[in-house]
Amino acid sequence: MIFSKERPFLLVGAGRMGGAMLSGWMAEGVDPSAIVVSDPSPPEEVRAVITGHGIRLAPEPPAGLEPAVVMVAVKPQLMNKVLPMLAPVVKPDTLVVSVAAGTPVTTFEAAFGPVPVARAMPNTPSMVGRGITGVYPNAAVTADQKDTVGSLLSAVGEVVWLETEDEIDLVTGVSGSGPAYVFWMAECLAAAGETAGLSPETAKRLAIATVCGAGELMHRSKEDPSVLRQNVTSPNGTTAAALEVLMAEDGLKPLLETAVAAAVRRAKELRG
Ligand SMILES: NC(=O)C1=CN([C@@H]2O[C@H](COP(=O)(O)OP(=O)(O)OC[C@H]3O[C@@H](n4cnc5c(N)ncnc54)[C@H](OP(=O)(O)O)[C@@H]3O)[C@@H](O)[C@H]2O)C=CC1
Ligand SMILES: O=C(O)[C@@H]1CCC=N1
Repeated sequence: MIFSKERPFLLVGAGRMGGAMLSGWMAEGVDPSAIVVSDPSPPEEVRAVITGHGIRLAPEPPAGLEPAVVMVAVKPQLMNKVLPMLAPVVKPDTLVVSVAAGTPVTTFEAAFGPVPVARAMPNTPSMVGRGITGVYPNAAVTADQKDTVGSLLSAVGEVVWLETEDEIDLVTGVSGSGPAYVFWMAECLAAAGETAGLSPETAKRLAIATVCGAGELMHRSKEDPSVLRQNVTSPNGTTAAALEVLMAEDGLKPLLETAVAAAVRRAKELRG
């Protein structure tokens, strides 16, 4: 890792995403004394992680800090306010990592000069070591800095290096926002179970266990998802009856394509 107590890792914004990654790093044994968090009001559960590990917390980037890495994890709409506050602590060799949707590399270069910038798009399963992050580095990112970003992100899940910055918007639409689609699927499955006549508690329990179990099976199995699907589907059985609805021309596939396209469109709008 290129950061240390003397040249720390500064996390700016410890909300849902920053907090999820911080929890994941603490669980993976990253040195808390090499981390500084800048956030005026982190959520209670993240504050507990910060204080529990003795991580330095400040409402603003502390003056005089010379971070080796700055990770920006605030809402894209706050960049205009946050980047000028960060400018004094970003040194020419500070690696700037942004997890913000939309905000392009050029925005960081305009605020900080020709510094190394890596745009990353993680997701909240990072909190439990099962995230996936797409990363695009600009030309100024060194091999050592790339190694550090790779190690940090792979401590909380998988890492995919991207060839072009435009791909970040696509990653956002698929895996950055994707956990929400799966949670909604679990909510809908529970609601459908309830409509079918189960109690709300039983329907919810079945739906959550099914989504988790199917995810875990997909994670551990070497088979393609399509094979796992076929393994559930008896000819002319119950699954086939349901899949006829979900796999219809106007079924889940076009719906998800429309949903992902909407997320990608929004990511492009957030470029500002
Ligand atoms: N949530 C997700 O699943 C993912 C989010 N992202 C990206 O991560 C970024 C953060 O999103 P998310 O974590 O959901 O948002 P949150 O609002 O949960 O977190 C942002 C945090 O930044 C804090 N904050 C506000 N102003 C400042 C400031 N001046 N300096 C430091 N911190 C500040 C917020 O405090 P307060 O709440 O008081 O405003 C909050 O704690 C976004 O850019 C988003 O695009 C990327 C991938 C996935
Ligand atoms: O909803 C958002 O804008 C962020 C980016 C990806 C997930 N959450």
